[in-house]
Amino acid sequence: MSDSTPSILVLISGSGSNLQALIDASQSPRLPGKITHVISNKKSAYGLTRAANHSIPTSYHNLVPYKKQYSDIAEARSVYDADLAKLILEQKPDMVVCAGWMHILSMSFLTPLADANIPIINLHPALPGMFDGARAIERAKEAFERGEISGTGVMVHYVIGEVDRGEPIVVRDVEMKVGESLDDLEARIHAVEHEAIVEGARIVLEKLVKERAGQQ
Ligand SMILES: Nc1nc2c(c(=O)[nH]1)N[C@@H](CN(C=O)c1ccc(C(=O)N[C@@H](CCC(=O)O)C(=O)O)cc1)CN2
Ligand SMILES: NCC(=O)N[C@@H]1O[C@H](COP(=O)([O-])[O-])[C@@H](O)[C@H]1O
Repeated sequence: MSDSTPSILVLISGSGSNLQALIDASQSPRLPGKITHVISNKKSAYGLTRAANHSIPTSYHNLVPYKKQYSDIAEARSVYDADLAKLILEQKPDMVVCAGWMHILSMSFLTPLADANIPIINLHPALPGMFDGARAIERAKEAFERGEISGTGVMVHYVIGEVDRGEPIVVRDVEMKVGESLDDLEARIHAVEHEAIVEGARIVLEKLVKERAGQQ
């Protein structure tokens, strides 16, 4: 950790509204950390523009070249993940936040970061144990319309090998409304996400600071 402010590396794949929430919070007492690097696996991710607008260094790490080099997709992903870990370890962040990062990370990534004691957290637009994976909001709406659930939520959790099954750090319930459009539900969920991701990052940073103070 830097002498003064903990460093946060953010992984994105899209618009970056959650990244923006982290950037804004980092410029206030709400988040005692600095966003020091943003990595996207999609070149067109608007989150890269958001980072550049705040002079935050960015990298683009794409899977396609690996798929061309390795015929076996599992091997391509493993090498991709290992190279992503090397890229991040060069930056030596204090933590990594997956903010709309739409790539499942293998142990080729998770193990090197765990060995370096760098926690990884993820924002997921569902409650623990519900709708793991992609398209969680749509799937929750469909389940609500089938009468299978009465509400949904948002969580921030530690990232482990099993997708979206890491220990929850922040859990927020979101009411579901009969007849509400997907766009309106997504808008309400995004608003909750933007608060939850900042709270989750803050909790982890404060834990890190306490642990490292105790080691001194
Ligand atoms: N090992 C882990 N990796 C990731 C986790 C995790 O908990 N453990 N969280 C995800 C984020 N996420 C949900 O919160 C998620 C994102 C994407 C997918 C997925 O199916 N990805 C596909 C590609 C989809 C696409 O390109 O649109 C894939 O990786 O093949 C599932 C869950 C981040 N990673
Ligand atoms: N499984 C992960 C997942 O679905 N993440 C979702 O991606 C979006 C990213 O938006 P953003 O790029 O504007 O932050 C968010 O809605 C987030 O819940």
